[in-house]
Amino acid sequence: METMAKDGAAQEATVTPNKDVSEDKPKGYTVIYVSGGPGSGKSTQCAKIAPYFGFCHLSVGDLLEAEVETGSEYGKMIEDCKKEGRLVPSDLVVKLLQQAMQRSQNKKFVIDGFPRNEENRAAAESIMKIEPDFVLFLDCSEEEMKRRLLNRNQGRVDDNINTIQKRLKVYFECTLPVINYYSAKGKVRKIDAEGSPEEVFEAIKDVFFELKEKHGETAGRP
Ligand SMILES: Nc1ncnc2c1ncn2[C@@H]1O[C@H](COP(=O)(O)OP(=O)(O)O)[C@@H](O)[C@H]1O
Ligand SMILES: O=c1ccn([C@@H]2O[C@H](COP(=O)(O)OP(=O)(O)O)[C@@H](O)[C@H]2O)c(=O)[nH]1
Ligand SMILES: [Mg+2]
Repeated sequence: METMAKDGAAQEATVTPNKDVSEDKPKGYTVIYVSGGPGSGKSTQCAKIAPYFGFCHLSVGDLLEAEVETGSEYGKMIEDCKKEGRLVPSDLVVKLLQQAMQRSQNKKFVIDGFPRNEENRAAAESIMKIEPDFVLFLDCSEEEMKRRLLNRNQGRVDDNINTIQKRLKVYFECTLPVINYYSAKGKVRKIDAEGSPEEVFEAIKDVFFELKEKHGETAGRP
C-alpha cells in the first residue's frame, strides 16, 4: 500500500487549484472516493486497489490519527470526535488531504472514507477543486457492518457498540445524502460488499478496468 509516509518526501507534484471552474480537477489527477458505512470494507478494499492499480491510498481516518501523533493542537479535538463518532471539521480534514496529495508522487488517488457529509464534499470542491472520477460505494447491510466492527480487533476506541451506533447514525443521516448527490450525477459505482474480501475485490476490479479503458490505458479487463 502506498501511504503518505512512504512517499512523503517528494514535493514536485502539486495540487494547483484551477482557476477554470469548467475543469473537473487539477490536471492529470485521477480521484476516486471510496464510500460506505463503517465496517463496509473501505480500508480493506483500498489496500487491495492501491497496489493492483497503482493508486495512492489516502485514508482520512489514518491522516487524522497521524495528526494526533504529531502532538498537534488539534489532537484532543480529533480524539474526542473519533471516540464519539462525530465528524472532524471539514477545513482540517481537507487541509490534511491536500497536504498528503501534494506530498505524493502519484497522481492517482483512492480516498478512503471521504467525503462523510455535504460540508466535506463542498469543501473538497471549493478548496481543492476536486471532483471525483467516480465514487465507489460499498453497499453493506447494517447487521453485517456491526458484526465486522465488533470483530475488528484493532484496538480502536470507536469499535464499541455505543460509538458504532453513533457512527451508523452519521452514515445514514450525513454520508448517504452525499452518495445520493453523486448518484444523481451518474458518478456512483455501487458494489455489493456483503461477500468475502476477495469476492468484493473481483467486482471492484471491473469498475477500475472500465476506468483504465476510458483513459485509453488498456482494452479492458484481461
Ligand atoms: N468482505 C468482508 N467480509 C468479511 N469481513 C470483512 C470484509 N471486508 C472487511 N472485513 C473486515 O471487517 C472489518 C472492517 O473492515 P474495514 O476495511 O476496516 O472497514 P471500513 O474501513 O469500511 O470501516 C475488518 O476487521 C476487516 O478485516
Ligand atoms: O472524512 C472523515 C473521515 C473520518 N473522520 C473521523 O475519523 C473517524 C474514523 O474514520 P475511519 O474512516 O477510519 O473509520 P471507518 O469507516 O474506516 O471505520 C470517523 O468516525 C470520524 O470521527 C472524519 O471526521 N472525517
Ligand atoms: Mg477504514
